[in-house]
Amino acid sequence: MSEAPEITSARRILFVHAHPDDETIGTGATMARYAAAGAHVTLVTCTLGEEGEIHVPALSGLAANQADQLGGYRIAELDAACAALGVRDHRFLGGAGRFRDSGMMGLPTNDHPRAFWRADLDFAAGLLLDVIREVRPQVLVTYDPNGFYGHPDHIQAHRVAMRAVELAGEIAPSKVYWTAVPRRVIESGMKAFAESSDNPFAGIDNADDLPFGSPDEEIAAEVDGRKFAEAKFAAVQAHATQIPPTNWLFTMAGSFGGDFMGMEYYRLAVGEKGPGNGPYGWEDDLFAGLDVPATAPLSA
Ligand SMILES: CC(=O)N[C@H]1[C@@H](O[C@@H]2[C@H](O)[C@H](O)[C@@H](O)[C@H](O)[C@H]2O)O[C@H](CO)[C@@H](O)[C@@H]1O
Ligand SMILES: [Zn+2]
Repeated sequence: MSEAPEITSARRILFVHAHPDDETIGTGATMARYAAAGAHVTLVTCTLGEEGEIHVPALSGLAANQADQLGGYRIAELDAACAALGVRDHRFLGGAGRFRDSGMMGLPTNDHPRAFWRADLDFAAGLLLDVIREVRPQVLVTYDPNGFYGHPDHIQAHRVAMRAVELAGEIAPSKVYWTAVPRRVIESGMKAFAESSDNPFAGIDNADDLPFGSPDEEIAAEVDGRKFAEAKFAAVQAHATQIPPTNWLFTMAGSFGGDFMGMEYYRLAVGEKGPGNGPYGWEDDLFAGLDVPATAPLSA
């Protein structure tokens, strides 16, 4: 992790994620696209991911119930993923190690004294507000109230981000988005893998049975990052302890390539939807409707 770079771009976008790997899985192509376009992309990750699984056998001793070093190792994985995405401004909320990965909902790890799930909301939101004051992003991206799939750290990241936006007042971002997947994207994946032995949707009969997925009409933006699908794939590979080659992400990437890895979707939680396309007027740019020139330097 290096010092945050000087802010010289007119366009500034802030991503708030729970663990190292979420930035890539949910928003990697979007981050790479805006970084390549010269926007200032800031990533805030709320925990180090200490309670994660370890899919690299040689590193199994780093597990939380053994050497408890996985969090430190995932800092390096995240650095490599950010490098692949072209993201230079990456921070941990309150500094590396401030909040600990809470583990899956209902586990005793939720009660760890530093578990992010237990963090005081206004205190944690105040730490994120410090970043908002410094960066002054026009756009913020985080999860929906369910944390996209119900993980306590994702739910808490949503709550902290939305509270920070509330506390920010006049310097709050003009637009706040929540990550999303259109249900029809899930359904097309289910159809494609129905006969596959590698079916990531095995045992799931209906897209509605998944803890995520939104009706098309609830989607506000479809960001086409297919030119950055390879960068996202490299960033996925950087998170090797979390995402093994057998993971559904690789299965989907192998079958759909950039059409899957490069297309990312968002719901608009705060602000006005800008000009869009298609039957639901989906934006293709998260800055749509904002008077912030795409490549103008900060001084403009
Ligand atoms: C994408 C994400 O949020 N990953 C989290 C999540 O990981 C899950 C966890 O290890 C669970 O035990 C597995 O069955 C599941 O497949 C994983 O996605 O939770 C971890 C612990 O909080 C977290 O470290 C990881 O980043
Ligand atoms: Zn996560």
